[in-house]
Amino acid sequence: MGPDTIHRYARVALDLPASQLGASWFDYALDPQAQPAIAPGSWVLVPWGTGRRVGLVVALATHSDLDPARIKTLIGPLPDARPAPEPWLKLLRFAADYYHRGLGEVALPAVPKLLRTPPAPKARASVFGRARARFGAGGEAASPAEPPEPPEPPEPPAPPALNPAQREALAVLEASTGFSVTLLHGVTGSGKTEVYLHWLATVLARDPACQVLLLVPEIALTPQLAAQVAARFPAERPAILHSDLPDGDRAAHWLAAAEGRARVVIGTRLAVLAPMPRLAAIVVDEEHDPSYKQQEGVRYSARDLAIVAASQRGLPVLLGSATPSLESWLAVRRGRYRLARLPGRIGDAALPELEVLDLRHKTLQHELAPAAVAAIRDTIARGEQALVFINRRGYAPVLGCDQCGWLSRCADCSAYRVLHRAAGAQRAGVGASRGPARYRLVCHHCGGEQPVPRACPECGNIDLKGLGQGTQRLEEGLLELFPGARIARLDRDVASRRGAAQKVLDAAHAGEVDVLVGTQMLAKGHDFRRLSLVVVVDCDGGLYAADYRAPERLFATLMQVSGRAGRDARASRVLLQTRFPEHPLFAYLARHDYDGFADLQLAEREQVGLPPWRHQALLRAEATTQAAALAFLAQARDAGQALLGDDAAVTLLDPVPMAMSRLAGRERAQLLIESDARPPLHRFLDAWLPRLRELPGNARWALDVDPAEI
Ligand SMILES: Nc1ncnc2c1ncn2[C@@H]1O[C@H](COP(=O)(O)OP(=O)(O)OP(=O)(O)O)[C@@H](O)[C@H]1O
Ligand SMILES: [Zn+2]
Repeated sequence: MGPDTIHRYARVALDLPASQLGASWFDYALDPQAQPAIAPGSWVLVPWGTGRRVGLVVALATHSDLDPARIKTLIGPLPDARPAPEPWLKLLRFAADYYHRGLGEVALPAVPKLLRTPPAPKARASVFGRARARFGAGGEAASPAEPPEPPEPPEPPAPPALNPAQREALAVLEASTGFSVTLLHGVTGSGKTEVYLHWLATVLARDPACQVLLLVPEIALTPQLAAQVAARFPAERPAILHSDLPDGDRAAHWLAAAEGRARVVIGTRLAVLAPMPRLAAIVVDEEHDPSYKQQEGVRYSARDLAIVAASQRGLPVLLGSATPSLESWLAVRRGRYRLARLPGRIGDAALPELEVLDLRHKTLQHELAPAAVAAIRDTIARGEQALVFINRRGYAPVLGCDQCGWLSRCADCSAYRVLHRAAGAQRAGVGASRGPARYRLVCHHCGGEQPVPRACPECGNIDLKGLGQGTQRLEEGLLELFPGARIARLDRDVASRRGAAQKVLDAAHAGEVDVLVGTQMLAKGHDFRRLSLVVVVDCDGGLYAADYRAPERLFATLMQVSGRAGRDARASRVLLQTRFPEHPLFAYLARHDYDGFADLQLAEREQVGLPPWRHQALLRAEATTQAAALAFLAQARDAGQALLGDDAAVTLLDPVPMAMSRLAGRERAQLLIESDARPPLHRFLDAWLPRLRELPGNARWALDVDPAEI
């Protein structure tokens, strides 16, 4: 029995796709000398192929099922790394189980690249040492990569006195001990951020060592919040976590969070997977936002994992939104979440007046109805700001030939390539000559690019036309309509240059912009003070879409973008352009009636058995032909049906091509799995996945639990 107490093997999680390998860790032999230093949570170096990898020890074992001859010896601990905190490992285990992935697949992508790259054998200084010095030493504050703070911090240094609704919300939060979920449902501009800050102040004051986590849906929202936090908690240097930081900053900030040195951590969805040893409270701002769901690799929901982390650690979590997700709304109705409400805007500000502009039988200018053009003109004349919202970036969504009907389809996707004005090209101005070299066709799905053809590839017609409007073309159109007006655009193309998005936002806050044109990036969270008009160019995309969540998404987006108007007590208007003015969604929107809309949606979904009433998982498959993808899924369904027998707790639907059936040259199909409850669904998935690995054919597949897009 003696040797039994000696752990000869370490089970090491690596960043490898476990679902296809069928293994979620790899056994390595331990050198007995190294043993005391290595325990679950240790970061280690292991041999892999001809190189080395960084892994996370998840357990020690006395024996391995592998052939001893094939087991390699662990190289040793990762120099200078401190062990991962146990509560984090617990969250990783949950996520790996729940999303049916390997622990390493969950854990390692969450670690900054610099820290999970094996150091060169002769490296002098450790990256950990450098990262530690960089955060906290203050040396990095001057780094040009650090997002600059807005020139006028939106917060005065002394916190404003809370209004009665805010005080009540705070009381609900402060009354909670241990695990609780509170949904803060506050209309746009109702001062939710102020409630977060007051609450976090009390949490931070209670325990000088504790940490708090603030999640935001969008990278562009982190600088604004960081500036507010810095103004409110001058002693705290917030750690910022998102995917657009330079590697050195990312390592420094992540390590400060992971080692408990940063007490306030602000980040996008990936921040929920940062190890925070002394976490005491979590805020999820705009909790309904679809970008909390990761759409590749391990498809986790950061909002859901935030709640799991809170429940595992016995902490309170606050979900804030003007348009809560239906999942959260139902949880409130069932008494699982508490509800705090901020029903009105701060101060004297009223919610904007919403008007639906019927586009039918109207002569449009650059896709703007006459009333919209007039409203923008008046707004500029009053010295106020207008926001023109359009959810399509680029110049025009498609290039077409009106002689033969040719359209710029992507060769590799079931989508059109979008006409883009090349970066750096001068604005052409409508009617100005536009040489083809200044434009490109770009697929927004696979990234495929090509020059604009000089003539129609089908019929030789040289007069190809961009059809419809994108942000670039609308910007041009606005310049033409309002010469002399200061017009600024913000979309992902602008934001792809580091610091560029912040520059536009700063200019808008400083009053140097008359008309903002942009996408989603402008819709969320920003507190523009002089903005009194919002025009939504096209509401119709989501009205009759196939995805059952489309109306919920559209309602949230329209409410968010409307919410940018009139935040400082000016009378404000929102103009919604549509060809379906009678759609019921607009009536709820015009009354600012989230409750009514949410209740209606919930009732409809209950009737047809959709989430949040039922639970779903989606098996996606891709292959070189649609037939092969569907055939794989048909086999998968048969194997699943055989496991289920006449157990009706889980339903397998028919395999179907995905809405976007072709992506980057691969054909894609999906199989939906539904259940009234989670436990039978997950029991089924556990039994099913090993069978899937044995199926013949060379389809690639992946499971998506709680899919956000169908
Ligand atoms: N109690 C208060 N007294 C005075 N001003 C306040 C108070 N609370 C918040 N404010 C200010 O009101 C404005 C709107 O608040 P905030 O941005 O927090 O709203 P919000 O609910 O988060 O809005 P949205 O959901 O649209 O992002 C901010 O400028 C904020 O500083
Ligand atoms: Zn494509």
